[in-house]
Amino acid sequence: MNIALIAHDAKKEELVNFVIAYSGVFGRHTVFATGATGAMIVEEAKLKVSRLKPGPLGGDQQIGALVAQNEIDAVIFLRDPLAALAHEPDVTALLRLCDVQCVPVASNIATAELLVKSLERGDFAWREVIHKYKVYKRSGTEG
Ligand SMILES: O=C(CO)COP(=O)(O)O
Repeated sequence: MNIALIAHDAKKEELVNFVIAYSGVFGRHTVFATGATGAMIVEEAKLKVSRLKPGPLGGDQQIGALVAQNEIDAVIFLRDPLAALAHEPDVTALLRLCDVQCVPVASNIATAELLVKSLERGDFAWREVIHKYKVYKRSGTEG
């Protein structure tokens, strides 16, 4: 599965600790992250991460583009509910695209935990069907 991890500054430490706690699970998947979040995860959790641009410089939109192409299976986006952000429209756009594609999103640590536990249990098999369908369509074998 392809998992996107994003955290606003006030939530980065919380996300890194979460990733360390579940490193066994995250290590079995492909992790994408916005710039500064990804750098912290690489540095502190020692996890392999595909890093995109910093959120305020387009990283949220890059994750959004992957979501729009149905390339991302789950998003953990720990937002700071107490801060106003210049790039708030990018955040809103990303969450909207997750709803468009029906991609599970966790915006706080409690939901993130439920999401990771369900990932561990294999509850994301339905996303594999989507990936297989995309390969099938790309190969031009559809009727
Ligand atoms: O701003 C962000 C999400 O909106 C996060 O971006 P960074 O991971 O680059 O700090």
